[in-house]
Amino acid sequence: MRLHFDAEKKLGDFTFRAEADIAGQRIGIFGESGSGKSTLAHILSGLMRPDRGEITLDGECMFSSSRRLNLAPRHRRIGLVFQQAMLFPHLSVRSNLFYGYRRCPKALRRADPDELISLLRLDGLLQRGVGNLSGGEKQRVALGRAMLASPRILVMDEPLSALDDALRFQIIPYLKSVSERFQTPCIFISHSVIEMQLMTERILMVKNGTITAETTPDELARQNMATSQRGYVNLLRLSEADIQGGLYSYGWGTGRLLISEGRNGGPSLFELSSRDIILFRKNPEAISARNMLECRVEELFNAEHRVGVVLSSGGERLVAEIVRSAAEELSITPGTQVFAAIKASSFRRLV
Ligand SMILES: Nc1ncnc2c1ncn2[C@@H]1O[C@H](COP(=O)(O)OP(=O)(O)OP(=O)(O)O)[C@@H](O)[C@H]1O
Repeated sequence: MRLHFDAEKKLGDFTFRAEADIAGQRIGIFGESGSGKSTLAHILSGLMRPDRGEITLDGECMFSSSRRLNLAPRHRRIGLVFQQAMLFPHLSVRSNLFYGYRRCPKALRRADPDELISLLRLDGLLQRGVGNLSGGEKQRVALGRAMLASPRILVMDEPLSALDDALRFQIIPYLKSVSERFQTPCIFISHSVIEMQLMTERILMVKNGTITAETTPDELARQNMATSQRGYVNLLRLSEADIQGGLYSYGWGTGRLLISEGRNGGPSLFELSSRDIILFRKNPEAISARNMLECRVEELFNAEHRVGVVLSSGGERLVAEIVRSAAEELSITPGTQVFAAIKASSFRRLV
């Protein structure tokens, strides 16, 4: 998708005025509450008319104040998924799913309903009313309904914020696999850095009603390191654990990681804060932390008074965080070999 966006809208005391030219398959819109993210989504999808501007999606003009053009939402073919699933309460899951599909001209239909239903694991729910579905099931139906209307892009406005953590991280793979399988680019709106890391490849930063920068998920996580209690959040996808002395042992880099709350069987996603990694220049040998990883320092980066240390081992990567004086005392520079100590209990399993 290639999006050119230049729009202005006054809403009471709030003025939204933003300009961006961005390309990618999974674009994030990131900003704090009230910054204007939903305004951007509404303007893009045609639900809100800007006071002036130009919006072009893949070369097609959606809105132009100078040309007096304002394509109606149904002609823009932008699928929307919101924080609340907003399903039709009087219709079954099946009828909700097929609502947009039936209205979409046959030549434009892209998603195969059976495949989508199976991908979203909705097979067993089709005859149910939507009133008694769980929050996660509702969001899966909302996603299926949006996709079956064969949108050219999917805009997801905080689709996970009403869900608890466990559900949030279960739904993310669905969001990703559906947009990848049916080659539908998506715009993902959130104020969560971790969701940006998991869902997006390029990010527009929104602040006080304007787009202030374009960045990457990793750069956002780096900037966030100094201000967030969790520091830089490392995300590790690990699979096939062995049990060793009551701990789960996973292959990672050139060695193994021992983790308290692992899982047998399929892959798991873990988070590890940069603040839970202690660096040593020499192997301290007898310590209680269960993990002592020999790593190479690839890069250092500054985030206010903290220093991020990018570590590598056998093609894997972790970011540790130390204060500037520690980096100087330990003479940590790119190329240095270090030992990283991590407690088995510092890893948090997300899925
Ligand atoms: N119709 C309106 N009239 C007046 N002000 C409005 C209107 N709609 C939105 N606003 C204001 O515009 C600002 C941006 O709102 P918007 O919903 O785009 O923010 P957001 O970044 O999506 O926030 P959140 O993450 O909380 O959903 C807010 O200050 C909001 O109060």
